[in-house]
Amino acid sequence: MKEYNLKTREGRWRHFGSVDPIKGTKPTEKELMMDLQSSKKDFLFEIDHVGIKNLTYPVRIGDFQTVGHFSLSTHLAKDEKGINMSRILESVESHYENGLTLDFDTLKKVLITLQTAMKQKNASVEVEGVWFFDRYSPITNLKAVGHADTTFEMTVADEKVISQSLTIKAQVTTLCPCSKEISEYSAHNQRGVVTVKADLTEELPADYKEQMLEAMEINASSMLYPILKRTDEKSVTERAYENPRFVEDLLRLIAADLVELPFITGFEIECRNEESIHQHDAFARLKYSK
Ligand SMILES: Nc1nc2c(ncn2[C@@H]2O[C@H](COP(=O)(O)OP(=O)(O)OP(=O)(O)O)[C@@H](O)[C@H]2O)c(=O)[nH]1
Repeated sequence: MKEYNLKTREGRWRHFGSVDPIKGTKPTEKELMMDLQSSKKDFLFEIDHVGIKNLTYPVRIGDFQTVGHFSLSTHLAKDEKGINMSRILESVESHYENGLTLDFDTLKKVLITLQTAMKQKNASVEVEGVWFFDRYSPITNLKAVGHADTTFEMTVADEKVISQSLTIKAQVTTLCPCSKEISEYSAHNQRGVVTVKADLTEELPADYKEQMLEAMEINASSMLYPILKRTDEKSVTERAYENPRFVEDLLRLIAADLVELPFITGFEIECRNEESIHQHDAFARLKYSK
């Protein structure tokens, strides 16, 4: 067995089985390489969406740096074998400045770059990211960081926005009206998870996210806060008792507020209560088009 110098990296690699590359016959220069994905013939079907998923990239939402999980795709014509996938990352990178600003203006720019680079009739993106924001306790006004999950979705065709939507998932407190009604004292309450997917107009007010989140939280029995001192805790406890909500009540009250927001053209809401007196959850869902 051949002995290698284990004091060098090369020697250690050889010792562990590394061998020299073979002298291949296929070209190593790009111009001479076969571009299989660009070959043209009848490939039977056009494809609605082809692209990449699970791309993790730094993004900024408001004042906070966060992580974006991207899915990006384009249409593919019937006579083309494949897309040039590397151009997806090139399109994202061309709009990257110390992070991507996660808003619809930036996503539109990325998608126009992508659609042009791919020469396809449309391009789409879906990005999930945690939205952090300042949250002040209700009485003592102490600041801490709260968060909600967001998903931004957009499709462009010929440099025009075809659709854009925002999904926000936030947590609230609900206090059971039935429990309050029938019990001599107290009422059970639970953490509610509210998810709203809103189809949006292209023109948006600067605080569209905040207006959506307010509709989701303010209609609950109480909002959630990172810091609560005793005076705050008394306030949120009493507010919940004064505003009991079934999961159906919460759903309908949020819907009524969303109907009033002029930049929302339609929405889906789901409210799910993690029941504190059961092992199961209660939920309600509705879809509404204006
Ligand atoms: N179309 C396609 N490409 C894939 C897939 N999986 C991996 N890829 C790879 O994506 C890589 C980059 O492809 P391209 O963007 O076409 O690279 P390129 O042709 O050098 O780039 P351009 O000069 O922009 O045309 C290739 O190595 C593909 O094999 C797939 O399922 N479909």
